[in-house]
Amino acid sequence: MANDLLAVEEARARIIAALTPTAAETVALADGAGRVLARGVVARLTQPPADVSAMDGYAVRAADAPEGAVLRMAGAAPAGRPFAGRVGPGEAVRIFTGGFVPDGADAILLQEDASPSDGAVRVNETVQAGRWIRRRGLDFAEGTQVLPARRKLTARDIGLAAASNNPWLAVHRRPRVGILATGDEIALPGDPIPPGGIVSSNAHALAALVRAAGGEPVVLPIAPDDTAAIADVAAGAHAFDLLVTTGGASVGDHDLIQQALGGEGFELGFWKIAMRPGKPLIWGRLGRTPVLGLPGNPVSALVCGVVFLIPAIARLSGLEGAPTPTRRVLTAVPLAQNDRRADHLRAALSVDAQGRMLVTPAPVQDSSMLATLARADALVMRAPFAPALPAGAEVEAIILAELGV
Ligand SMILES: Nc1nc2c(c(=O)[nH]1)N[C@H]1C(S)=C(S)[C@@H](COP(=O)(O)OP(=O)(O)OC[C@H]3O[C@@H](n4cnc5c(N)ncnc54)[C@H](O)[C@@H]3O)O[C@H]1N2
Ligand code: MOO
Repeated sequence: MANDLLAVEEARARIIAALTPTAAETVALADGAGRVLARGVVARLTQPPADVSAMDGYAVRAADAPEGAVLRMAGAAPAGRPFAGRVGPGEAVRIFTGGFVPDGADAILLQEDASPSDGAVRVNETVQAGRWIRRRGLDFAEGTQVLPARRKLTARDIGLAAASNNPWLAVHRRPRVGILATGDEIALPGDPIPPGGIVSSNAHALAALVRAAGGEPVVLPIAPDDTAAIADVAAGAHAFDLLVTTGGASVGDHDLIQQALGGEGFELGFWKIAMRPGKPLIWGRLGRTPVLGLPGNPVSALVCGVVFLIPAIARLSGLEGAPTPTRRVLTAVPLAQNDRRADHLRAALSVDAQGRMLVTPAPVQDSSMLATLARADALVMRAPFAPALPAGAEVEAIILAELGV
């Protein structure tokens, strides 16, 4: 069957292709977690800087240390205070974990395998050459790249950058995302609600999603359904790496986003996609600022946020902007045949007796129902025209908690 609406994957690919990562900025190491490297991190030292002991014990010459040998104590090499001399034949030097192995020694006699006595130490277990020595450069060598550009920094990466003596990191600036909610009928939570009005939830929810994805949200004043007012707010769009609008995306007389931005020189990329919820999605450009126009229905706005805005922020942050990851799970209930729009069913996750993950879509999937979305653990993906499936069949699902939304 024909599908005249743009496919979800094609829409995502077009959005990603139109975005370029933000410029680099320098941040202190402590602020680097979760940021994306704009330049690789190069080790500023060799680690370990010398051969070091991996254990507390005695630095010895293995040839002199068969079981039963008694070695003369020539000194000590605690971590941070290397032994200045040389371990001669028949000698041992007290050493602790991390201490530099003194010249002449080629192995460590483990403390547990030794009996120290007045100025000497007895070997209770034959020592193998090279045993318990961490070689210079075992971890990394000065001048080598330890972390590549375009890597999203984990706590482990921060540890490595610190260990390689890098106090500063070059990362992409957090993308600044302007969020513009429109509508005559909407009021901010806590404000008086006009007759026939509703409380705006989209800007708050999207701001939280932007932050979870690593962006910096800027919530703009709500614009009434009036082209001049929308144009006014949008005129400041050049301050953003991405402008996200919500509401006014569809075909109603008051669905004014395209009309209002048109006066400001908006260039449409595409409008309307084969997706439920989220059909009236708008993509385009206002001057140099990319614009993502999300539908007003709260669930549609957030599901489009998951499918398009998270990858867009990833791309702006310096990553690839790959599709939202999915997992293969089993449907706990039969699923009906799908129509021409890729569906994203709000569903609960559970685990069966065999440890398999099951999804149970909510019985009512209306795109106004935020409580259902908030309760859901997953979005079950149904491709356009997907056939009916029996309970127990495999399906793909986006796991919301894994995205931090
Ligand atoms: N004749 C047609 N009507 C509609 C179509 C269509 O194809 N033909 N598409 C429907 C679909 S699908 C969607 S999704 C909505 C999207 O409409 P808009 O983006 O134009 O959104 P609005 O009309 O402004 O609002 C829709 C709905 O969402 C509520 N809303 C709006 N802003 C907020 C906000 N900030 N916070 C919470 N809720 C908000 C608004 O009150 C409306 O109830 O259009 C269908 N119609
Ligand atoms: O796509 Mo609308 O988002 O079905 O409600």
